[in-house]
Amino acid sequence: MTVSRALTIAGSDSGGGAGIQADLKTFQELGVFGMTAITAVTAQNTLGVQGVYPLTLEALKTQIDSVAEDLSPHAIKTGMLFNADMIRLVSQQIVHYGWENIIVDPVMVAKGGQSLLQEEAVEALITSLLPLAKVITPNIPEAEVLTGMEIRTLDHRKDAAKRLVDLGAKNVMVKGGHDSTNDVVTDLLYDGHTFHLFEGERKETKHTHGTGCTFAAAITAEISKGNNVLDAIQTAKAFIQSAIEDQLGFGSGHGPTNHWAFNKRNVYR
Ligand SMILES: Nc1ncnc2c1ncn2[C@@H]1O[C@H](COP(=O)(O)OP(=O)(O)O)[C@@H](O)[C@H]1O
Ligand SMILES: Cc1ncc(COP(=O)(O)O)c(N)n1
Repeated sequence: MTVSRALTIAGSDSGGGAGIQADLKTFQELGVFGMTAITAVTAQNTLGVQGVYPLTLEALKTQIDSVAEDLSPHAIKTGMLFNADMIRLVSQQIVHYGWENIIVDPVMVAKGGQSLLQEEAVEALITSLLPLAKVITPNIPEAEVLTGMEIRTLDHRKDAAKRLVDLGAKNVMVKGGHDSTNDVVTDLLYDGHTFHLFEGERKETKHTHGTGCTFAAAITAEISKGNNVLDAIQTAKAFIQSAIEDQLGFGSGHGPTNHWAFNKRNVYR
């Protein structure tokens, strides 16, 4: 039996709810062997980001090479990439190793509002990394930055998704967590031909630290197993819904989600 393996290229979150930590927990819960290449170490808790310490380009490149040359990941997720040089390096490595199952979570700001990507890096994200993405998973503010358009309605999101496909992404998932006008949260996928909606009940909670990371990591895990994009998102949506609903209640700010809730439900249902 082949064990599915996934690599996450992202930042470390000392608080354990987002970034590398969320990705590894999600991979593990979905039965996938997780590997990492760390871009930056952040000092973070539920109240905010107290420090960002980027690694050198050499440190990032060597981690990716070490994984690539011996462990052959079946899918790769990118999260916090911090600056343009790191984005270009990661893009070159993806091309060099011929990797195709690339899930890009275009992380820009933390839930508390602190920047996790330098402003001038957005151009590199659009030109170097986006065309390599099998799936890109912007939230509404990120889709606005990537397209330069204002997004107020579902139709706006559809236009944004089309523009991102025109820029080279194969599948665009514009998440709906930031649209609080409805008690249903709707995530929108555009595969270049058809729009697909994924709905879940909106939970009134401030404990949403790491939801984007966790959702994209679950998509990555499922794609690493050979599942198609639609099936992978279906499972990821159920995973994040459980993780948000089964609150842990840690910290006095934006707390983490519960990464084991999905399996707990499946076991005890
Ligand atoms: N309050 C909520 N209730 C239920 N699902 C949510 C809630 N907030 C976010 N989600 C889901 O979590 C995932 C991440 O969404 P979003 O908040 O848009 O992204 P990000 O964490 O990148 O800002 C999406 O699947 C979204 O539908
Ligand atoms: C290291 C790191 N990466 C990503 C996020 C974004 O988190 P979210 O998933 O809540 O947008 C974060 N807060 N920290």
